[in-house]
Amino acid sequence: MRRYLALWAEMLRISRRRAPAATAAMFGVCALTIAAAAGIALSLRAVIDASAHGTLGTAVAAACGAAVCYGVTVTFQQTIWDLLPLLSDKTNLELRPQIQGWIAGIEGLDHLERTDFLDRLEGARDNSWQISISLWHLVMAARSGLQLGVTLLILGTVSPWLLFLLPFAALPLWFDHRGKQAVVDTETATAEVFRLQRHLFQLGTRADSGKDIRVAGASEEIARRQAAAWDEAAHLRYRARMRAARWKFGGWAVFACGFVGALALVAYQAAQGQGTAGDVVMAVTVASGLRHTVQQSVGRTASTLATRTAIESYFWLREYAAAEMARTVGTAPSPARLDKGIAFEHVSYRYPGMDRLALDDVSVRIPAGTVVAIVGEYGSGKTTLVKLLAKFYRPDDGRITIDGTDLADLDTADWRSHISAAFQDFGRLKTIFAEGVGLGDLPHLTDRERITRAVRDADATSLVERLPQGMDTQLGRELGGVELSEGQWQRVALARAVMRDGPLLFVLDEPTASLDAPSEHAIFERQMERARQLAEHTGAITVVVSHRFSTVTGADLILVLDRGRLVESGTHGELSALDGGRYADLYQIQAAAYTT
Ligand SMILES: Nc1ncnc2c1ncn2[C@@H]1O[C@H](COP(=O)(O)OP(=O)(O)OP(=O)(O)O)[C@@H](O)[C@H]1O
Repeated sequence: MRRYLALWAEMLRISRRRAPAATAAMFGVCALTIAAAAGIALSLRAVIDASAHGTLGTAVAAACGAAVCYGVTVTFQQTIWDLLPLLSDKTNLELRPQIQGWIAGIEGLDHLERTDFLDRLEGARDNSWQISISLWHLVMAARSGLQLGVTLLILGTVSPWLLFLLPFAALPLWFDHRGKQAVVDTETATAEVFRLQRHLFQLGTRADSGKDIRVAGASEEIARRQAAAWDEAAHLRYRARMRAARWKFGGWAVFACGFVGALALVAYQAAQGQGTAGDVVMAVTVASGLRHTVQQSVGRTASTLATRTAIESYFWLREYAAAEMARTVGTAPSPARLDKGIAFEHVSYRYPGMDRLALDDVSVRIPAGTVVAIVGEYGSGKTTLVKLLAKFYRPDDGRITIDGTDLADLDTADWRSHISAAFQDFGRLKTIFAEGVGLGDLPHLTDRERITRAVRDADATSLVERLPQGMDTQLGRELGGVELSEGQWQRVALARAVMRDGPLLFVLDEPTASLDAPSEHAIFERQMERARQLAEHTGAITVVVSHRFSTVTGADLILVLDRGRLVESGTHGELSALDGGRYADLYQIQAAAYTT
């Protein structure tokens, strides 16, 4: 509970800092509407009693008071709902960057890839608005609670028996709940049929799937099935809603009985001289709103509790990020150039929750200035090896050294600033083209000369020439820009990857998977040239991951992975000569496929 209170207090501080007037207005309006609701009832009683006693002045003054209170209630009730999203947006302005900072600040990738973490991560990331609005749900719950207290107090002054109206006001909520639950249960039970009809609807109405359906002449059959599924789901849902309406009606009937009883009691008291006509009017006014007030109190409390999952995810992420950052021990600077190279010493790694090792006891020395190719079948561990080099994961066993220093001891941000990398699952940055490339080297974000060179190195010059505003073209159709093909996006990612000058490690993890064979060949030629220049300049190591063996024959060292184990290593000539070797076999298979 203390964590929750601390979080709400922090959100209140943010709100007061970012929107002091609106925050004060929110609390002021809440207090004012509670007082105004009580004011209406008390003023009405005064009007009736003063009229009965013939004190006209008091009656007029009380009537004016009632009118003012009513005006305040009507006006400011709406203000509360206008302020609510505004204030929660203001809090979110700090909360969202905080969450984003934690997610981005964690060195590894576990939090983004482990399924048991993902739910909580998404809970915090995608529902930050729920966290920021929870404070205001709490304030609303407190306001409704206070309002309920004032209502009961007023009723109690007329007669303590009137307090028995509370259960009559609360019971219908349970009736309501039963009805709503019936609707939710039916929606859950029919969710599959409902999804099916939606899927069939999209299948029959969208351009991408519509073409082959039309050619097959199956449109009518799809429409018939969609209508049947829709009928089935809609019929059951209609029946559930009717049931809910009956429960609701039953609830109102219970409240009506209590209300009639309460009125009869107050009227009886007045007739006996134990109360005034004003008491009767006041009791009617307050009691008629009681059910709504109880509903508000319960509803707001439920809304506050409903944000619990998002808040728990937020706490989890905060603690996880803090623990991960505390675990980050590497502080050593990266070398300015590589002399000895990179060594894997009995490196093993298993993804959390997986049975088998993704890398199994890998040992290899990669001399400085070499181009090393990693080959192997799907899932053999190629990308994992590269990810370990980028410090996305830490080896479970063994170690990786960079010029003799354990990679774990290197400052991660500093080491990454010495890497250039193009990954197979590249980012599509929907921004101005030049920026999408320049972001590969932040200090040179606007350096057009450098960007032009990177574009040329990624063989993307003709792509830029075809863009309506060249380098200044906005990318991404949903942002009013130009949409690129998969291969074109990959060229942008590659250009981004070659922005950095003088990296120590240059990673090309299937950087041409979306390109045609001639483009791939041209890009590899260019990148190999770049790799040689980097090798001379900083002793950089270039790591190429590829499925197409023909692209890696020129590498200085080829590593062959099989189910996480390093099974062969050597040059193309050495490995091809190995009779019955894995590389030789796979190379032969691929070569045969291209020549037949
Ligand atoms: N995030 C992850 N969580 C769990 N297991 C993973 C994850 N990423 C990869 N793996 C598993 O680890 C093994 C090695 O995967 P990796 O991506 O390194 O192979 P790869 O050789 O690069 O494959 P591909 O050629 O398909 O890119 C595979 O069995 C894969 O299923």
